[in-house]
Amino acid sequence: MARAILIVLDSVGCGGAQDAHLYGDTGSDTLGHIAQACFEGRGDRPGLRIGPLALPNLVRLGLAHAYEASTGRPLAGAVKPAAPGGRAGYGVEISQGKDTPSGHWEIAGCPVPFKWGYFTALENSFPPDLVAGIIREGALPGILGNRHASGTAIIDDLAEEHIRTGKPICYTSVDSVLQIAAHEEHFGLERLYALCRKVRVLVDPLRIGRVIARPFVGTAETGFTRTGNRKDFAIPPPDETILDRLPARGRTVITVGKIGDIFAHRSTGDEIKPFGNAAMFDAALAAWERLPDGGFCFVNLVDFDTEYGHRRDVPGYAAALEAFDAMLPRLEAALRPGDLAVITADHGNDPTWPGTDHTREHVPILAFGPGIAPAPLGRRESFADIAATLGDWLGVGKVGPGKAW
Ligand SMILES: O=P(O)(O)O[C@H]1O[C@H](CO)[C@@H](O)[C@H]1O
Ligand SMILES: [Mn+2]
Ligand SMILES: [Mn+2]
Repeated sequence: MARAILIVLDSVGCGGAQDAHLYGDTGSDTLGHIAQACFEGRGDRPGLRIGPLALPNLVRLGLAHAYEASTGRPLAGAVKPAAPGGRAGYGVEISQGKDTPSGHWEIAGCPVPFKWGYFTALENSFPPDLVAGIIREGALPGILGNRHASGTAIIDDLAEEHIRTGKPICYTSVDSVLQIAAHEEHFGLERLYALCRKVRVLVDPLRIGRVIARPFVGTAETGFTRTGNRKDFAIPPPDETILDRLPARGRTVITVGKIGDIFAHRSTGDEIKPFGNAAMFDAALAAWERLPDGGFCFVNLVDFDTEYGHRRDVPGYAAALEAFDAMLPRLEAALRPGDLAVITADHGNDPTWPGTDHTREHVPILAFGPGIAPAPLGRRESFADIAATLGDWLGVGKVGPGKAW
């Protein structure tokens, strides 16, 4: 019986979104701008990587075809084969958001039918009654931050004051998020999670997608670093997803990385959450080996976004793409007849773009497996085409509003 694995390369958009102007993102192009920068020698970091972006396996499967279909331009430095090795195209997002839940829910067959709430003010971002509620519910001496910020920069600014005062660092971004950073030892990890659970309830009426715990460790002397104990407290998708359909039909689901958090742990099966792209890829392959017939493995690789996109780190992002590309043959070797692998992304996060936020873009879609005839996938009018295809492939019926290819 058929099996399927879906890997989301978090934030690896491929430009071209026609509604990018609604997000201030006209011309943003995560993959294209990284490739261009590398081609021009701006992606070099001695000791890490050097030269044009080298993604031989992704390009063999059709990444350069997908990119060209999305933007009308060649992918800088890529030697595009005459035909893609798999099915290759790009997806257009119909949800109104460029955040992780919107992208993943739509991929899973549930485009977001409502408008998220946002904290739009750059300073004093949270309404006074919400601030009062956070302080009351957490029995806190106050909060720090209360503004739009990059998570690493605001920790550098405020960690010492946080330790001194016991006030957690609360911040937001262009996404529908309220993030709370606190020191794992001085504030306490469980205490941070408990606070986030209470704040989750407070922001429900505001339609805020996620409250995110951002624990960190360190001292002023050593510097402060975020740990792998990040936890997202999300609202659940408002309708059925491919994840819901499968267990209802007796199928096994394994999710790797932050998929569990993104779907509020609904129908997310056996959740595996190691830290770092390489460890997550290894865990996904191990899960794949034991996944029974008819099963589904859903993977998110978050480093592209968190470590490099938001940090506007072109060489780091390029190196992460090259590392993923080098791991890919291990997945291809593990596919057997009847298996389908899909690689895609949830939004953009162009590391050459102003600011530190996501960018509204198309996403590449690559589908391959033994016996899957290579062909263009063209333009998919919604990411939901992926869920529709997976439902068909796994024999559980069509899921969501997308069109199967
Ligand atoms: O700068 P950091 O803390 O990584 O925050 C980023 O992470 C959030 C959730 O993905 C995004 O909304 C963005 O603000
Ligand atoms: Mn994301
Ligand atoms: Mn992000």
